[in-house]
Amino acid sequence: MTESDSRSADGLRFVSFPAGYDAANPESADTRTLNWVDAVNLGFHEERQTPSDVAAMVDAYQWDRRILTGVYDDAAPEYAWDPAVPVATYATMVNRLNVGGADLLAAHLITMVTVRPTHRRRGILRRLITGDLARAKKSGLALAALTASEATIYGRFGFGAASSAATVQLDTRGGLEVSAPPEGSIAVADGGKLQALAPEIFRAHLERTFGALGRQHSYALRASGAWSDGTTQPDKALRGVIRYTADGVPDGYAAFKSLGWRNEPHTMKVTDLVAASDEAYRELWRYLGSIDLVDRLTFGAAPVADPLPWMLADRRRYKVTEVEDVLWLRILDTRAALEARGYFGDGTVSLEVSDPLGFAAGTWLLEVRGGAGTVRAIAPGTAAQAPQATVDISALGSLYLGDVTARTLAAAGGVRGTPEALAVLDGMFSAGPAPYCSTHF
Ligand SMILES: CC(=O)SCCNC(=O)CCNC(=O)[C@H](O)C(C)(C)COP(=O)(O)OP(=O)(O)OC[C@H]1O[C@@H](n2cnc3c(N)ncnc32)[C@H](O)[C@@H]1OP(=O)(O)O
Repeated sequence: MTESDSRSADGLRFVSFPAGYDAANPESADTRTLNWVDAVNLGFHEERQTPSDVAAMVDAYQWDRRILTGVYDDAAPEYAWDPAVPVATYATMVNRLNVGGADLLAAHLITMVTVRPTHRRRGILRRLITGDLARAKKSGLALAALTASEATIYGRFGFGAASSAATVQLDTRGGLEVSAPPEGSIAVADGGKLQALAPEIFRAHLERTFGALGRQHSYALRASGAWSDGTTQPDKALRGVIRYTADGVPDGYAAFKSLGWRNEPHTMKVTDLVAASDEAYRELWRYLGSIDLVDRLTFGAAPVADPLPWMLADRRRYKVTEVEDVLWLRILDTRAALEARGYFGDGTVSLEVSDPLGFAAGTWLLEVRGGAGTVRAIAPGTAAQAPQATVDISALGSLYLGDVTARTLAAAGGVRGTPEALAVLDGMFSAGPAPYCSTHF
């Protein structure tokens, strides 16, 4: 779907369209896109943007193949904001998730959800998301995903928190000692060239990292300093480095900026760090920890199971200051999602899935052999010989990448099952590497 327009019983118009340029002035976004972005900025308490700023976003949105939806209320009173500015916004795109299987799995991504305070709590989000999830399922997508502004909103629509990332802080006074010997080399990046290289390095990271999600176009622009965080203007403070293997192949990069001399202790904020090998990860941190006149490094997207403290001569220089959920998953097609996943242990389990929206409900027999799963729909009660568990759909979203164990979810009440079933589920889903997703959208 690229364009659609429908009116609901309460007179609201729901319109979906791709971001576009003004036909008469390609330096500017078209009015519909400008108004849509204006509404998003209102919803997230951001500053207004100029037409040329938004034009730069159009390019990125087209690259992402985003579909924007606006909800319009033509019944605006006199003196009110132009009714051409939507009272609610919603955007979607598709990107690929590493679920440990033979192929990356296409996921339906939902973002930029806002409803104007004057129009809240009358079911606009519910109408947007239930219709959208139904269309995504119909188009053959097995999973939907989002990153949530609040943890209380999306469980009711079947999403479960599926992976987390850490904000970390490193004391680098006197330099950071890394135990392993150095390998390969590091060079300061040319910003323009890093913009072209970053997606390639990220693709290699995505292929090897369980739980990683493909990135939208803006990541490379921000990694290179062409865009700053939150604007389409250059970030003059941003610096980058590239790591090369001993054969001279680039396999990692880091982007970072000083928070300035007035900031005590002198802090370098790492804004992005992508490694396509363990060696690249070590060498990028070795470099960052060696920069003179810096007393502290911070990074807001570190893996929770981070090798970094384990590679330091002094692990107490590493502190986790926050851990927060990143990816929320909503399974739309139980069989397709479970068959796409790669598993860490073999076994058989019968799963009864409840789903208030009906997309993924049923009773399924999951058999894993050699790490690959096959799923069969079965009538409830017919697989009594297999260990049995019952999950609600948001718990299945949380279980999917194994970030939380079935035993923990059982203790929390989201999964019910025999001890044997919980043990089989944990052997299959959670016995491997923890998922790591550094993509926010
Ligand atoms: C993926 C992303 O983009 S995350 C960003 C989400 N957006 C924001 O945080 C911006 C500020 N907030 C908003 O714009 C709005 O409050 C929204 C989008 C969160 C909700 O929009 P609304 O149209 O008011 O939601 P709607 O009326 O459809 O409510 C649906 C259900 O969610 C509940 N709900 C809505 N917002 C919240 C919330 N912030 N916290 C808890 N529950 C909520 C409602 O009570 C309702 O529950 P029910 O149907 O079980 O009775």
